[in-house]
Amino acid sequence: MAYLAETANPHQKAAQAPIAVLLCNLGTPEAPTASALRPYLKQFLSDPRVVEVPRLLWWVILRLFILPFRPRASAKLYKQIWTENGSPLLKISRQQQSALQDRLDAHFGAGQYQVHLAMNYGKPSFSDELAEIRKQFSDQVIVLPLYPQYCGATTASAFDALSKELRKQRWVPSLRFINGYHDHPFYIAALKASLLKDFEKNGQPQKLIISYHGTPKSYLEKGDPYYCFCMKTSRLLAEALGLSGEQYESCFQSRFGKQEWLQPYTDIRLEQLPEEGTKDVAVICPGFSADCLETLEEIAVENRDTFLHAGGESYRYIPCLNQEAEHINFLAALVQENGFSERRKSQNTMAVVVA
Ligand SMILES: C=CC1=C(C)c2cc3[nH]c(cc4nc(cc5[nH]c(cc1n2)c(C)c5CCC(=O)O)C(CCC(=O)O)=C4C)c(C)c3C=C
Ligand SMILES: [Fe+2]
Ligand SMILES: [Fe+2]
Repeated sequence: MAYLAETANPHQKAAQAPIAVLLCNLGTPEAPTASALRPYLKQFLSDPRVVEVPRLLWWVILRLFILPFRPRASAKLYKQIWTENGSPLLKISRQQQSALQDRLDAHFGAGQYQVHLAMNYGKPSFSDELAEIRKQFSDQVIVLPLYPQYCGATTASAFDALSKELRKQRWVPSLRFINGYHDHPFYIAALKASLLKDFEKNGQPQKLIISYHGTPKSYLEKGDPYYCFCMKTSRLLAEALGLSGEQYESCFQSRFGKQEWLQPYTDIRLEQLPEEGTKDVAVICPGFSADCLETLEEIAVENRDTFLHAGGESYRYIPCLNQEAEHINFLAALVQENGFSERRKSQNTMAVVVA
């Protein structure tokens, strides 16, 4: 294998280079059309971390039963949430990148950190972003997948995409890989602040529904900690808000395929709740750091219809933390906690202030 060539004496330039912060998220299609959805879904659903079905069998299923149909159906959904600036997931991720850059510059001085963004599927790719990091001679990289609850299908996929690129490099940088933050006190505090803001404006709902993206149940049975991390986030959030067991429940959305996924299913619960006497709910999705198709369409539109048709009276969706100040402050604190500051010449030990 021919490793990527380095420019002359990169180590001399590295001493002055910024620490790279690489934010990672899932990725999104380039347009809300079937022709843009096809390569996106093909790349996404071919990832063995996402779909753990024997490769040959899955190759046939994907090509015969999924790729001929799903792109058109998904494109219809994406059309409903698409903005002038493209996909919400990419737009919000860019806003997070720039807000975090501002926050780190304000606290540590310009040039100390450079925030990058890479997506697992589609663009900006890990390949392009790692090329940019090399161009800036950063030999210290903090990788921050924006998935609060570790999951093999997401966090480990980001790790795979990163290592696939790094193994081409002659000079591999120092790395910190943040594999999750489901119980970080500042993350819980940011979620609490967002909920309290909503409760102050709209009143406390009869029940808070805490909905996470699902995975096949078999991943839990094979030892993936995602389910337990989701439950812990919910418990800590409920404790922080002083909610009793009857005032909240956790559930799992976005099923795909025929096998059993993590339960209870969000859509089924929303259909049952009015019959059980719960007619007023607020829904929050703390497993998503940025709003996307799964929150803006599935939760805010589809599941609202389900609940109201089943006899529910009041349904509101509370947006993700997105580029909220509390969220960005928390991410800055996470970067600092996992940082390389002890090796920097211009040490700045000032703590990032988290509201
Ligand atoms: C096929 C299996 C899937 C698993 C397992 C899975 C896990 C998983 N996904 C997210 C976050 C997101 N998923 C998004 C979209 C999406 N997810 C799947 C399938 C699986 N996800 C598909 C096929 C799609 C595409 C849309 C569709 O056709 O339904 C998104 C939104 C992307 C966007 O562009 O807005 C996110 C984010 C997590 C956190 C997770 C496991 C924990
Ligand atoms: Fe997904
Ligand atoms: Fe969905």
